[in-house]
Amino acid sequence: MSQKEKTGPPDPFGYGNKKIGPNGDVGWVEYILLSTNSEFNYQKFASILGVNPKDIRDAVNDYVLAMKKMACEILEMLAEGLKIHPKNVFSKLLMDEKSDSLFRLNHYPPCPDELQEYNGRNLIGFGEHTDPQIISLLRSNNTSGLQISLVDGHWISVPPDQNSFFINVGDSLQVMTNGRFKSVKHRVLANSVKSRLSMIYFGGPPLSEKIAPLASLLIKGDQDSLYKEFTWFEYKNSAYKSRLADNRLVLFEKVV
Ligand SMILES: C=C1C[C@]23C[C@@]1(O)CC[C@H]2[C@@]12CC[C@H](O)[C@@](C)(C(=O)O1)[C@H]2[C@@H]3C(=O)O
Ligand SMILES: O=C(O)CCC(=O)C(=O)O
Ligand SMILES: [Fe+2]
Repeated sequence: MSQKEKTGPPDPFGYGNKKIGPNGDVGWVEYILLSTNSEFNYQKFASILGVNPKDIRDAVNDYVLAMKKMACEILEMLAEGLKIHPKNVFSKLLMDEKSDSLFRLNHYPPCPDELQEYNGRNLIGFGEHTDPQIISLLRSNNTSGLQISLVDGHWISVPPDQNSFFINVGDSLQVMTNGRFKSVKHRVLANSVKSRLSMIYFGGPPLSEKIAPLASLLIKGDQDSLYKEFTWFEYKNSAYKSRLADNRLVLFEKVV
């Protein structure tokens, strides 16, 4: 067992190899998942963070701070676009010191041709899913693999660009905007030649935050609300009982 694997399995934080989440999902990926919370105990993961864990922690904190700032700017533009006042309705959830946000580093090693052939089709690096939080900001190296699903079920490849960010709406933003913004299904296919590296900031609300469509976006009071109210804690608990590809929002849809 490698030094990295000795620290595992992730709980959900820490180092993970091939196993994604607690319910049997697998992918051609190794990763580190960390909480961005200031109370998060980095010491526990010291052995996977290289020779100087403090340097890594400081670098992650700097990166996360910059991502949070950009995420807040984007969320404020989205609120303005929907004519929501005040425009910080979404961004204040990320600014909250109890914001439940994450940082993830994914490494997709090149996948041997024999394995791709054995599998008969492209091996999955990270299976299809939507992100549960409010917003995700992803940056990768110049290796392809990321795809998004269109409503008709077709998969479209996202051109890799190390100088661009790929922004994903999360399930919680879909609920708060009563479906105006959609959390798009995405996945990663393994690449047979090059390693793909990606890092993602997942901006989430505090655990106690009530998630529901914003009243100002409802035309007929509560009647056209598509979702029941839930706390982020409840949604997260439910997400961790689900498989990656499950539609996690169905349980929270209003039945008409
Ligand atoms: C299979 C799972 C992994 C995941 C938790 C879950 O039970 C369902 C949601 C998954 C996901 C997808 C987006 C993010 O990468 C992630 C960290 C998240 O918040 O939800 C992962 C979870 C994980 O890997 O722990
Ligand atoms: O690694 C990628 O490019 C995407 C990974 C992803 O969607 C996730 O970690 O939630
Ligand atoms: Fe994702």
